[in-house]
Amino acid sequence: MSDRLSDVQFWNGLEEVPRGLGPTAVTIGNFDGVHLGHQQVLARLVAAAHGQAAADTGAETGAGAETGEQADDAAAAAPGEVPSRTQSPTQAHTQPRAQAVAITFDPHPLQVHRPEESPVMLTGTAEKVQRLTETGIDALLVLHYNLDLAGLTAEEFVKTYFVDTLHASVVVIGHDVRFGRGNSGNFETMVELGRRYGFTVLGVDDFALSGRSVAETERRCSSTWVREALEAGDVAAAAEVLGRPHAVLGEVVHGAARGRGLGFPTANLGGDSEGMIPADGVYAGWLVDAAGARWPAAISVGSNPTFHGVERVVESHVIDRPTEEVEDFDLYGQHVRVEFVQRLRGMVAYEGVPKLVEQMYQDVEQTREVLSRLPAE
Ligand SMILES: Cc1cc2nc3c(=O)[nH]c(=O)nc-3n(C[C@H](O)[C@H](O)[C@H](O)COP(=O)(O)O)c2cc1C
Ligand SMILES: Nc1ncnc2c1ncn2[C@@H]1O[C@H](COP(=O)(O)OP(=O)(O)O)[C@@H](O)[C@H]1O
Repeated sequence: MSDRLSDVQFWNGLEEVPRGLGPTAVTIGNFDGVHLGHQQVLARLVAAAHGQAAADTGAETGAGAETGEQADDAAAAAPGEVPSRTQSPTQAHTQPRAQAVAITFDPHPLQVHRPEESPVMLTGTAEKVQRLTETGIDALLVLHYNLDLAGLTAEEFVKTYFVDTLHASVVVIGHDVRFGRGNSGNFETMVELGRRYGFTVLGVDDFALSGRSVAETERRCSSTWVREALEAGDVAAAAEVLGRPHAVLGEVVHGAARGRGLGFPTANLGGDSEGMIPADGVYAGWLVDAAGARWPAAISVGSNPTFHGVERVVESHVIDRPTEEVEDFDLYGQHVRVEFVQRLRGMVAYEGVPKLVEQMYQDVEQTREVLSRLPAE
């Protein structure tokens, strides 16, 4: 877990929210992937809560001036009003500081309502929690999503969670928000409930990769976009929308012990790994070991068709390590993170091992090149 996590309060269910909480700014979402669009919303939440321009929050989203304006407005607007965009930003600084609280669901509502239609989650819950806590929020409330929760009317939901428990003074949401039984609540419902219960609603526009509101020619940052990119193996596009390389996390398990014989030992992830697995193919990326060391890696995703394998495996060959002795670099049993930077090629069923090995040398060379072109961290 990140250093930030220690500063962020983590509430697993309503029961864990401390009684007598001061005012809060609240946002709600599934936040699958915690992509740049999510990060912008969370930056606005933090800015609204702390009464300052988003650009000053220290959040890592690079939020622009427009974000700051809207967020200032939210902090300055009277309860129950949708804030205008013309108020003086200085007004915001006179407002008391509220706590920035993000609410998210676990599991994803679709997994409860229509599991057969539910998409593969981009990240596991632990990764989502970690990413959310890195955005500058003060607290994260994870709600266990079940049919009881789904059965609350829009008003019951808002009153129970936002008003009675979190004492929300500001609610930050997208214009396409849906909440309450049968998705009956929408943005206007929230504004109306804000009037009734005394909180300001700050509507945030969809964001594009530019970090600005979506223009006609642009696509909004979305979990669907990341999912499509990964399905196509375009991990570079996924990384752009996520604002970081996409990762699959898991335990290193034993494979066929063939890799060492080829001169390319590979750390194989077990079948219960977390994070969406990109399309079959070969990728340049990183393996982060249990101690947090980042190793450059040539990554293979597929069923080893050259050897007529059937099981789909994510396996990473750490480059620039002496490969003769597997024991010199023992990753078995470690929980590692495999990060995908760029696709190199598709998976090929080679006729004969020498051809595969020749290609693997080229993959490693290309991986080295790709990673060396990345800006230094
Ligand atoms: C960079 C790289 C590229 C690979 N490309 C292919 C490929 O094109 N076709 C294939 O069948 N296997 C490919 N593999 C997977 C190897 O077949 C696999 O790593 C090897 O059989 C060892 O399996 P093991 O870890 O179970 O011992 C690739 C592996 C790496 C590291
Ligand atoms: N450069 C390396 N990259 C990846 N794993 C390595 C490397 N060097 C040694 N290892 C170790 O070797 C193991 C993989 O060896 P391999 O022969 O491919 O066996 P398996 O089929 O069990 O994956 C890894 O799990 C790790 O413990």
